[in-house]
Amino acid sequence: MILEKINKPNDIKKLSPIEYNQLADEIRQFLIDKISVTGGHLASNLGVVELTMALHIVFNLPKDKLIWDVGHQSYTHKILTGRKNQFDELRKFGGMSGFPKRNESDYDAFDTGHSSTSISAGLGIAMARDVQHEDYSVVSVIGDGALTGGMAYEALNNASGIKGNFVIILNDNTMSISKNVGGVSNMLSEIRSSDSYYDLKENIGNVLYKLPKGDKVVKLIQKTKSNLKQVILHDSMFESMGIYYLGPVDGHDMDKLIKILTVAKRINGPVLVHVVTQKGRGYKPAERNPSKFHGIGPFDVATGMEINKSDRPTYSQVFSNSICEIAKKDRSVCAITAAMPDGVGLAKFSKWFPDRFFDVGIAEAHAVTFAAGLSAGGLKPVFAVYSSFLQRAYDQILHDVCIQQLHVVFAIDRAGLVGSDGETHQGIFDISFLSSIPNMTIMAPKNDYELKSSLEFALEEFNGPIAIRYPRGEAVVRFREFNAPVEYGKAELMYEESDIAILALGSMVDTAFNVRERLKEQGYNVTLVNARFVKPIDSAMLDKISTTHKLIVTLEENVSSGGFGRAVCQYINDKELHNYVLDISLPDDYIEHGSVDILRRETGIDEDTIVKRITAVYNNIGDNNNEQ
Ligand SMILES: Cc1ncc(C[n+]2csc(CCOP(=O)(O)OP(=O)(O)O)c2C)c(N)n1
Ligand SMILES: CC(=O)[C@@H](O)[C@H](O)COP(=O)(O)O
Ligand SMILES: [Mg+2]
Repeated sequence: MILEKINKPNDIKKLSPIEYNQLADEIRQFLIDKISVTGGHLASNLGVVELTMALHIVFNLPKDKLIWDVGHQSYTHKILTGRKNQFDELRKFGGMSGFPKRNESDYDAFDTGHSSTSISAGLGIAMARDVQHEDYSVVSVIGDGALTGGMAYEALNNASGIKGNFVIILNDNTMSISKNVGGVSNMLSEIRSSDSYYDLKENIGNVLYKLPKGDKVVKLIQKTKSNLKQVILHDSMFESMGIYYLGPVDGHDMDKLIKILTVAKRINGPVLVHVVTQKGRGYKPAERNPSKFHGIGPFDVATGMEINKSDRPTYSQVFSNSICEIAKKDRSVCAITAAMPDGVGLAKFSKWFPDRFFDVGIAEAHAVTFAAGLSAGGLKPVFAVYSSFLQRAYDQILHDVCIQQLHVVFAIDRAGLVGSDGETHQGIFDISFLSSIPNMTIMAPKNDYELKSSLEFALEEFNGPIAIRYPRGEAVVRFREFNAPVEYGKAELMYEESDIAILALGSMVDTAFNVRERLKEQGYNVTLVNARFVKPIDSAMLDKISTTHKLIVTLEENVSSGGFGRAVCQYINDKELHNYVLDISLPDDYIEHGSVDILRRETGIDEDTIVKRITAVYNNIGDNNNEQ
């Protein structure tokens, strides 16, 4: 086993080239074995095994800096940097992250998780190096999917001016999570299929590889480029921007990769190396279905079937069915995704209504303004997006949608704790950032039925910007008996008693129901309200319960700062009411990876902690009252 020789960073440099292919095979087997147990991002990692090995051989880490875009493909990098033994704890609470983390290793030059940041970050590091007259290489690895994100172009525009070495590796596997789409994807496939271009570049690569660092390399590239222009009809966009373009190169051929990266390292200025890889490489089920194996739970290696996968409907599926039903009746309803048709539940819509479906690439900011345009043009757009990725589009929501009060529906999936993706992906800020925007309405349904009725309300009865947030995973299916029709800004009173009133939001209604049962067993009188709307807050309901309850408890899966609880506190305070408000929400912090159950316990929004906190506060109020 050659992998046994890989224990410390840079051990790979001690191997002989004839060992490289076997090491790649062993790394692939290792990844398949480990991820089949823990779950994780398999297909992207299988695709970059040779590329990662070649980067570690050619560059001098950690002096040279390597930045992984999104970072979901950094597992081989983790293996090669002394973290092989941490894979059993991959993405578990307290275990190794699925993304690069500066606090996990000196070899992780920059934290990532969200897409299209690597060129900006790498350029910043390279500029800092030049300003401080230091000497090292900076390499940003970006996928063809991530290259659909706007930030990548802002960074390329900026990068054309850099004087020192800055290497951008474009890992082109023709896939985002789903098939990559759009003009950039078309441009890349045109370059890939240009055979004469490929052959010439390859020969030139062999010549360049033998030259020392410096001007000669650059001059030869320039001469080459003008020769090439006679062979092909167009220049690549990168060359036109002043970024040296090398490739395309076969990303599974170690010899070619090492040569081309060695050339890239010698160039002063920005250079883009176009590497063609196969997503899922080396594991047939993942090669056949890279989307399924992009991010996967535990699976059976022999069949590729997921293990213990529940067949109960998720909120994404409930959304999927609901929007299709509504769109059947209303031809003005259209749907947008930023490169996640499967994740957000729009795959069915895309097949049923291809003319009204838009995959805009990984471009959340654009998606929002595009939705505003669709609305201004007379359609009813629904932008289905993960909560954490919507963070990208704050100004577009405010400036392009809300000021004009355009009818845009935000279907916010993965709202709340998402689990194993960790800090970058927890959907725990959307209430805070959306609440601060005038004209925005925010809803959070308690179960599958209410998600459907909220979407119907948003599309059929409402007119203006409106967000509906719901969590990752299985939909709550109980509480069907509580089905008060959706009315703008109105909460739903589920149980009316006195003393303690729990106002629960969305995913927390389920928890609140159980908490109430336990409090009742202990003899407390507890009202339960499904808040349903975060904004506007149901002031009439608050006025009513404030007269009959000493303690008002708010429950939400969002950070406290700017959250629903704070809005209730503010209301009670502003009206000079005299109730105690206990705001149970997430701390003002980033929450690491781990199962949602563990994270709920760690952050104090699990049933046990909530019951304890409510009884402690309520009993304390009683004491105070007795003393008065
Ligand atoms: C801002 C943002 N939007 C969406 C995602 C979800 N996402 C993660 S990886 C990915 C596809 C990336 O494709 P590519 O860069 O080509 O990498 P590959 O998986 O093909 O290796 C998407 C859409 C994200 N991480 N960040
Ligand atoms: C890396 C990334 O951003 C996505 O692949 C994300 O991990 C998907 O999350 P879900 O598993 O919730 O769809
Ligand atoms: Mg890709």
